[in-house]
Amino acid sequence: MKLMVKAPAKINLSLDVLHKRTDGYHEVKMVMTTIDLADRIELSEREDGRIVIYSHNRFVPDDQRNLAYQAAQLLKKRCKVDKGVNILIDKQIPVAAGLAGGSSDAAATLRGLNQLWDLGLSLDMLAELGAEIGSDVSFCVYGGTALATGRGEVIEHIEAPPNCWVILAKPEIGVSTADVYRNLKVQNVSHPNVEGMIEAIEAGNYREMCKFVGNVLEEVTLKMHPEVLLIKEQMKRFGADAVLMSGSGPTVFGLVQHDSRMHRIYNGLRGFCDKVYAVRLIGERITLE
Ligand SMILES: C[C@](O)(CO)[C@H](O)COP(=O)(O)OP(=O)(O)OC[C@H]1O[C@@H](n2ccc(N)nc2=O)[C@H](O)[C@@H]1O
Ligand SMILES: Nc1ncnc2c1ncn2[C@@H]1O[C@H](COP(=O)(O)OP(=O)(O)OP(=O)(O)O)[C@@H](O)[C@H]1O
Repeated sequence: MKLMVKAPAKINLSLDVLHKRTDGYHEVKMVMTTIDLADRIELSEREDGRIVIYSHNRFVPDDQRNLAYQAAQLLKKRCKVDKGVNILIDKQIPVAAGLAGGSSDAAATLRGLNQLWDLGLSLDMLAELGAEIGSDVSFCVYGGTALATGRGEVIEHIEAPPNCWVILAKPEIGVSTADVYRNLKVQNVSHPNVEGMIEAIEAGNYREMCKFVGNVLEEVTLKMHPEVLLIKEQMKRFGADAVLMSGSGPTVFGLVQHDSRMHRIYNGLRGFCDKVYAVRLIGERITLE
């Protein structure tokens, strides 16, 4: 049997860090939402019990380091599954970009294998397992829009944001999330208004939502990679209503509502950046098949 699963990318509309925890992780408070840029994962059963990863992208590991591999391994162990799986990853989300590509592949693999291996687990159970793989995986199991707290794995669903275009621009660098958190000086950050962002979204107020975007990790990545600031400035100049770096970066996103403005920004940034996309917010949660 074969199964196709979509693994959408996320952006962080607001990202605050409260303090460093004793386990080495940081306590976060962030608003995340899924966007219409997705990897496609094809799962097919293997009778020999092995997990085999296929991908055409040279930056995607094809062994235990792959988060989709870890997802399959975890399910196999916890649910005592003898079967194996071929995992074909059609990579559309840029790698190490701050868009949770690997985490979403892991989440999609959990959802897909739950169906392929007929395990009968709920999304909540899959999200709990996902947290063992990475902090962003729990959110990616559900998708949609949520307030994420803890180290990112405590999820409270909120309304879908008002619809708009999201223009993504990624410079030709990858960023290590661990390095960015390590270089963050928590005591010096100016905290974004996460509650303001949630209220704006719940009220369906696009202008207010644009006003409240903020990410404490931005300053850290900007210091390491000044080209991210150039992209931010370009996006603002071309007329985006809000501009922010997603997650630990380096991808910058801009929000706009009008098609004409979206085209202007998209065309203005192409050629200037490694990768540019114009996609819609998805906002709605994923349901089990
Ligand atoms: C930047 C974000 O993508 C925003 O959504 C997430 O906070 C990071 O999520 P992620 O990539 O799934 O992170 P993980 O794979 O769990 O952790 C990678 C590394 O980032 C650091 N890390 C991550 C999450 C967190 N709340 N505090 C941390 O300090 C830790 O050093 C960890 O070793
Ligand atoms: N399925 C996968 N797809 C992409 N990268 C993966 C995958 N599995 C493991 N990796 C490894 O994870 C690293 C980070 O890649 P990923 O694209 O998930 O970063 P990211 O978008 O910045 O994540 P996040 O936003 O959750 O911090 C890559 O350099 C790669 O070595």
